[in-house]
Amino acid sequence: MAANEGSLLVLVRHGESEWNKLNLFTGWKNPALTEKGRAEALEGGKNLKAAGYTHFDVAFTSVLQRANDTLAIILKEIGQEGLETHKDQALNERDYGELTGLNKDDARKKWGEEQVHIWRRSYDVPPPGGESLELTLKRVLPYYEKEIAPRVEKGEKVLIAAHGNSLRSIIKHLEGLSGEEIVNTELATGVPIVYKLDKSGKVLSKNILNHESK
Ligand SMILES: O=C(O)[C@H](O)COP(=O)(O)O
Repeated sequence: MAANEGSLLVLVRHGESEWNKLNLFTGWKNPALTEKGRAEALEGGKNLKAAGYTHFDVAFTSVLQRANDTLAIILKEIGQEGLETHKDQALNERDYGELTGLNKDDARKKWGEEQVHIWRRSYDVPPPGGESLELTLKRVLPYYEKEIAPRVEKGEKVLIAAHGNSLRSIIKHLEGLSGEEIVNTELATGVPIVYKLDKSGKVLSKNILNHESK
């Protein structure tokens, strides 16, 4: 199938943020992209362009700056500034609760390596006062089903710029992965994941546009 045929769904995790750089749990806090993060987003846009994905019908993003700015940088690079864009907090990063703002190494010292790993990478154990991936999925998927899937199923080309855990929720759904499989899926910052789908939303192909795939 050529790059410009059929339903297309592209997912991209925001570039590095100031708090990613400082190794802080971020969640719903709103740090800006770093210079490196802006460069990663630009690289993502260039990779989309090189692969021929320069026309989208609609974009979706969270209400957090790092995802909004990643989207804006990509849209500028592919010549689609002004694209219809929907921002919704349903696509925000998972809420990290009491861990928010803490340094990830300091948290390991305080609660132990294993406990922090469970909070970060178990499917259904939420951090204190926050969301597990399962809880994140329960607020991401209703929005996906209501607002995004109908656009994909109409044969439109859809771009989503969001976060590690809101995107994991969508990937789990699309690929029918188990909780264990999805928590072991790491998403690189600023790297577009291109899905081609049939009219029923079934995945026909998946292509990760990293440097090597150019
Ligand atoms: O919110 C955060 O701190 C990150 O964006 C995701 O963190 P994680 O890799 O611990 O899930």
